[in-house]
Amino acid sequence: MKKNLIFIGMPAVGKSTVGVVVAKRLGMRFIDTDLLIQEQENRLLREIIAEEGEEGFLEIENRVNASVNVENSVISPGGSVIYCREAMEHYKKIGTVVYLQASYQTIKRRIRSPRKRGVVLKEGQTFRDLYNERVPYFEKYADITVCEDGCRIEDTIENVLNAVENYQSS
Ligand SMILES: Nc1ncnc2c1ncn2[C@@H]1O[C@H](COP(=O)(O)OP(=O)(O)O)[C@@H](O)[C@H]1O
Ligand SMILES: O=C(O)C1=C[C@@H](OP(=O)(O)O)[C@@H](O)[C@H](O)C1
Ligand SMILES: [Mg+2]
Repeated sequence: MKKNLIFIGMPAVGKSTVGVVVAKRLGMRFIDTDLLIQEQENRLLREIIAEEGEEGFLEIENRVNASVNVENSVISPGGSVIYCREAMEHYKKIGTVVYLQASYQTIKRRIRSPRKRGVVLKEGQTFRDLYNERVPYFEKYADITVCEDGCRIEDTIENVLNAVENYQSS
């Protein structure tokens, strides 16, 4: 039985799009926990954030991610999951955490308007502040880091597959 793989990283780094292809290549299941949150709450993510605020959203995100009980699965949570302590401790127990890393410039180019995309930003916080705040969390939780600057999505997928194979055989 293969251990789960859990993707972490900034929004738009590719956790969902890379995750599903990696799952297919490795014969694993794929779970995007943003979709689980929407199903369980019967609301869209942006509605939850608007109605519950940043703290309320993180509580829901923590609860849903901490109760994912699966094997042989690739799991792609939302970018803010790294603030959810219980969820991250759970993920460290049930799988290998892969940090998809990209520079601020790469991410900013992909996300023109972070607020419209539903990124969890505090009052007055810039996207640059958010990037700097999150990097230490990503680094703390990562078992594997894959850098995607200058890569096409196909390269990122190959780099992830190679990094996972090396990690698991070491
Ligand atoms: N090298 C790359 N690696 C991953 N995604 C890329 C890359 N280049 C462009 N993209 C695009 O970036 C977007 C990532 O979106 P998504 O998978 O929803 O990210 P996340 O789930 O991390 O928020 C997709 O539209 C994808 O096609
Ligand atoms: O990083 C964030 O603050 C968020 C990222 C989103 O997921 P993706 O990372 O898959 O875009 C989603 O969970 C929510 O809108 C908040
Ligand atoms: Mg996603």
